[in-house]
Amino acid sequence: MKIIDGKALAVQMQADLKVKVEKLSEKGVVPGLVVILLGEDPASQVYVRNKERTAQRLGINSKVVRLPDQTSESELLALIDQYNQDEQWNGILVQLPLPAHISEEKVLLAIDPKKDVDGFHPMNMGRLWAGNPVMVPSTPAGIMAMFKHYDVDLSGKRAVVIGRSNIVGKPIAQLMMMANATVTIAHSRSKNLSELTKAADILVVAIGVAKFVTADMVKKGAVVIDVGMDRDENGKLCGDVDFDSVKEVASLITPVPGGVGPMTITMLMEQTIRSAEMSENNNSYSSNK
Ligand SMILES: Nc1nc(=O)c2c([nH]1)NC[C@@H]1CN(c3ccc(C(=O)N[C@@H](CCC(=O)O)C(=O)O)cc3)C=[N+]21
Repeated sequence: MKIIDGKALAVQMQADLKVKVEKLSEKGVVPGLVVILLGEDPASQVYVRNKERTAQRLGINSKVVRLPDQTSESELLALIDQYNQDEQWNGILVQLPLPAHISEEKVLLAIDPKKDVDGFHPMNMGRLWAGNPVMVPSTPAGIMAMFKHYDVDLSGKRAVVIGRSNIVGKPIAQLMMMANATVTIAHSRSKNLSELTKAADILVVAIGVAKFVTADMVKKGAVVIDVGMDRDENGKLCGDVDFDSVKEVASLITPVPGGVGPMTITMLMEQTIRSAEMSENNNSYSSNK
């Protein structure tokens, strides 16, 4: 068993990104990321602070707009429109989840697809599924970067994703399919889940249930990617995978923390830089593949 060190890979990739930002800044193009956060959810506060700190370290202009939980949908939409128009900000991210009175769909549709560094706009989701991705959600992008760095060849392999969210499950399935894996998406209604997961050469888990995947569900030698950010019975941060037991079965496994999370932030920075590059090239908005 080998542990995938997402933190170390993130640090390494961020060093390259910092150089990129310096070069762009010399040309007068300073990437700018605005993060909009509604409410006081403590986990969201941590993630947003991490994003802000990383952006600043790389020389990316960054701004966090903190708004009360009760902010109306129309106020939020007006704010997004304001940043759509403002050339100083080439990346706009609205932290999810949103309060229940706000339509996530309306908000994601309102963000200019060119500035949609999360890749959650239907235009960017559609382009991903069409096989011509432009903006790719950062968690799946980070997982693909891990596969590349650790020489995980997906071609012809059986990949199983547990979780069908728009932000992780669906896009990682498509990215692995584009890398020629045979992909199965399992979810809370799947029957005989263990039967599916035991056949997986690659297992990606993104469900938000602490230590859900146990060693008996995993094939010997599988690569296991844990997207969970959960709390265990003692309130300690853990993932969707029971790391201590599954690590004895897997050939490669990501820890929580220090696995997928730092890569997510890194890929968000990369997308922000790419979106700044596109804005420099006459607003070209085209596939990166
Ligand atoms: N519009 C939007 N875009 C997102 O990308 C987005 C979002 N909304 N909502 C919430 C999820 C979650 N997410 C994380 C990012 C980094 C860590 C991260 O850095 N984790 C650290 C530990 C952090 C800690 O100590 O709690 C680690 O795994 O090592 C975790 C989770 C981004 N998300």
